[in-house]
Amino acid sequence: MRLDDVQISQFRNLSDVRIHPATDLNLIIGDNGSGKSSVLEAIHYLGFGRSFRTLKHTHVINKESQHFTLFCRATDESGTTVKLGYQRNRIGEPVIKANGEVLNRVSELARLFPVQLFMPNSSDVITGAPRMRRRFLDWGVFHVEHGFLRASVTYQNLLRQSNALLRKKSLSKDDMLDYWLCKLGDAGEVLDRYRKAFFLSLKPYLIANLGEFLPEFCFEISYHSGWDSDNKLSDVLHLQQEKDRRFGHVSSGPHKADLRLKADGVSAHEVLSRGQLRMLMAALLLAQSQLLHRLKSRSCVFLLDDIGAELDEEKRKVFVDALLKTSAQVFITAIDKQQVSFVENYKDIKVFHVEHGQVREE
Ligand SMILES: Nc1ncnc2c1ncn2[C@@H]1O[C@H](COP(=O)(O)OP(=O)(O)OP(=O)(O)O)[C@@H](O)[C@H]1O
Repeated sequence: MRLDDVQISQFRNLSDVRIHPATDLNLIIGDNGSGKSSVLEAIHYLGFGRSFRTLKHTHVINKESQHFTLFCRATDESGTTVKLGYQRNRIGEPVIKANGEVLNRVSELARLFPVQLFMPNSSDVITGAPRMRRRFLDWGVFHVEHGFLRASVTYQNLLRQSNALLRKKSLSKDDMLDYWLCKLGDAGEVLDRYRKAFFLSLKPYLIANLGEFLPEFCFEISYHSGWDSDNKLSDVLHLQQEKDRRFGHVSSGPHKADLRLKADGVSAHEVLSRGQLRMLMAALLLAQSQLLHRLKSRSCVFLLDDIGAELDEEKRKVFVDALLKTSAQVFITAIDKQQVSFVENYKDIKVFHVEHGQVREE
């Protein structure tokens, strides 16, 4: 997907902005607080239906306004024009439209428009809780495996149902806990198969990227299902039933899955510097973009917020070069052009200057 026209209205300090981005590379330059990240945040909304800075939609609506509106005209990989719109009021649900038709779910928007984000705290995925690595992995599985979303929703519903039963003080036969744990086990196996297959496809790209980005380390990357997957999940769930009743929740399954990353035999977050962690994260995100391009002939819109932070010039260039090879459309924010001087060699590039919420193309 490639954005041709982006219109942003009443979003943070951007009251009325319209840009026509370049196909390859877009630089968004401005002082602190000028509104650069808000431009990326608005594009992120069009791909994820949410911000990357707050969970509260009301915070992104311009203080003087009752709603914000985003619109983009894009071209997909087959050359078809796609029009997406997103509007949100201070109360109520958003109105999401694709080519004039109302979409009922954010996932439908996400399916149409793959967006990736790289920002200074992206490496929290590596250092943070397993939930963050699952979210990272699932973004890719969602875009590559169309059955994954349904499998994931089914599993989450069954998990809720099973947890509610496990928390009940006394269970009767009518509660059919065994039945629900069997169903949960089967649904979990389906989800796990999707993730495993995706991870196996992703791994070679990741290893190749790391060989280029961080050649000084030897990496081991593994996927863990969330239970000892040599055994059937439903058998495990039945065996641990008593323990899970004491805890009040199901303690094993795909909701406990994780990606483990080791550098020279030690957990990556214990040995890598902040800059190296960021490069590891760049390698992970790039691998997803490469795989999506390879398997589905799809390209991402890639948002790089404050790329200057902790990545030296050589690493920034290697990363952006590699992204453009996946036909990604890249948006980079920086305080001044010096931070992104490495882009001078690129041909298809546009520079946008942001000042007090106004955007001007150079
Ligand atoms: N709801 C809102 N309404 C109006 N203005 C807002 C709102 N939320 C944030 N702002 C302001 O919008 C501006 C945009 O901030 P943004 O984070 O996009 O700036 P930036 O150019 O990326 O800055 P930095 O380089 O410091 O990250 C800030 O001045 C912020 O105070």
